Amino acid sequence: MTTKTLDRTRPPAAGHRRPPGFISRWRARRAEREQWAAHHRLAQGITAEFREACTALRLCQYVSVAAGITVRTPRVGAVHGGPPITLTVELMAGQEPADFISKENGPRLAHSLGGHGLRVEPMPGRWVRLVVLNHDPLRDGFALPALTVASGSEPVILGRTEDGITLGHAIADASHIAVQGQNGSGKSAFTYALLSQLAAADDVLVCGSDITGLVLGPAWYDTPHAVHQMTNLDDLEEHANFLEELVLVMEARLGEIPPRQDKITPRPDCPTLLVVLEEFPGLLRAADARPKPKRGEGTPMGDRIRSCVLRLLSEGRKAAIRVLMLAQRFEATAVGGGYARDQFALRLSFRVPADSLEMLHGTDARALGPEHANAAPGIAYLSGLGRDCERIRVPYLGEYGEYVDRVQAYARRAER
Ligand SMILES: Nc1ncnc2c1ncn2[C@@H]1O[C@H](COP(=O)(O)OP(=O)(O)OP(=O)(O)O)[C@@H](O)[C@H]1O
Repeated sequence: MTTKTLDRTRPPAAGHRRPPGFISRWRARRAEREQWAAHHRLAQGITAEFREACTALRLCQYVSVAAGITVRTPRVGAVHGGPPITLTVELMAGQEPADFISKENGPRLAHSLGGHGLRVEPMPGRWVRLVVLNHDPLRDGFALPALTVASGSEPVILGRTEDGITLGHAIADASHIAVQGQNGSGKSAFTYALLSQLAAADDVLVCGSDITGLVLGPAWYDTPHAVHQMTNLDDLEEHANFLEELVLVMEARLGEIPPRQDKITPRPDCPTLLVVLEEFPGLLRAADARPKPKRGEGTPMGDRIRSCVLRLLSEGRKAAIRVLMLAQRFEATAVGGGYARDQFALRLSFRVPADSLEMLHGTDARALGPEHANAAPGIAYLSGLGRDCERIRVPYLGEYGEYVDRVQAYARRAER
């Protein structure tokens, strides 16, 4: 009689998998239970930290019960250990999603949960999802691809939001653009990126005044734009004359608006005039420092420049004129007055002191002031485009030489 024995030392034949035995099934179940218990402990810990932080930040309600006063915090639903840690939270009566990030609440809640910042995503009903960000989502830069638009009505890339959305803006849209930032905060690099994308558009003319002679000037040599760019600081009269000519062009265009239309539609023979005013407060200071003409012998140069820019800002939109003004700080007196400042529908602030941020973006920006005062180059606070004010990372083209190369490569040649 032969006895069949099971040889456990021999490996199973190739291609044959033994069904899991009791021990391995038990081990898998135990690992699953331990994993679940670990997750449960983590979720409880996160919930406890969140509730304590809510109490400290007064994102809670005080309820009077028989035993005294008790504190109610927003109910926590699902918790995911991440990364990134996320919690679904039910809003309490009277609470809004923005309450979790208003004032300093966002960073404070996030720090309590071991993160850097907090993002609030609305959910159906009275629930929101809170995402604890491990690091600043704008930390990593993004390079501007070698792209240009064929027309000013196509959007150029302005930047990327914290959610990774790429924001575009067509220069033909009726908005003047204000850009402020301290030295080295990334204003010029942003302008290089913006203008290089527009270099090939035949219905956009990049003109203006640039006392630094870098944004305009050399990069645009031998293109049709160059003759409309004033870069000579020694001849301020040239800047004032040019702005006065622009006002005349604007008046002529306004007089030529076709019947049944309320604005000029840009075309190659009547392009959008993008008037770049680089370091505009510097131009005004230099103009104001010139000797004033005697009474009855003309208008001071500073006043001529101020009044032209004010007119371009307030009347230029219908005449396909867009102003891009750059300044270290948009103080009313430095940029031609509060009325002039109010004309900018699209506003970007690179690193600036907290009071400058509030000056350009209003009180909504106050909470971000201290943090933004130390923002890395290329991180800007943006208002406009029909969106809530938000932080963005603008695209980076590279150093100045790359800007010159791109403009020279894509801009059309001047007719001789
Ligand atoms: N988007 C960006 N991403 C990464 N680095 C950037 C970005 N923008 C600027 N930088 C870096 O910061 C430096 C300073 O930027 P930029 O010259 O544009 O500042 P600025 O605000 O124009 O300063 P200034 O007023 O002195 O001209 C650049 O040389 C570059 O190294």
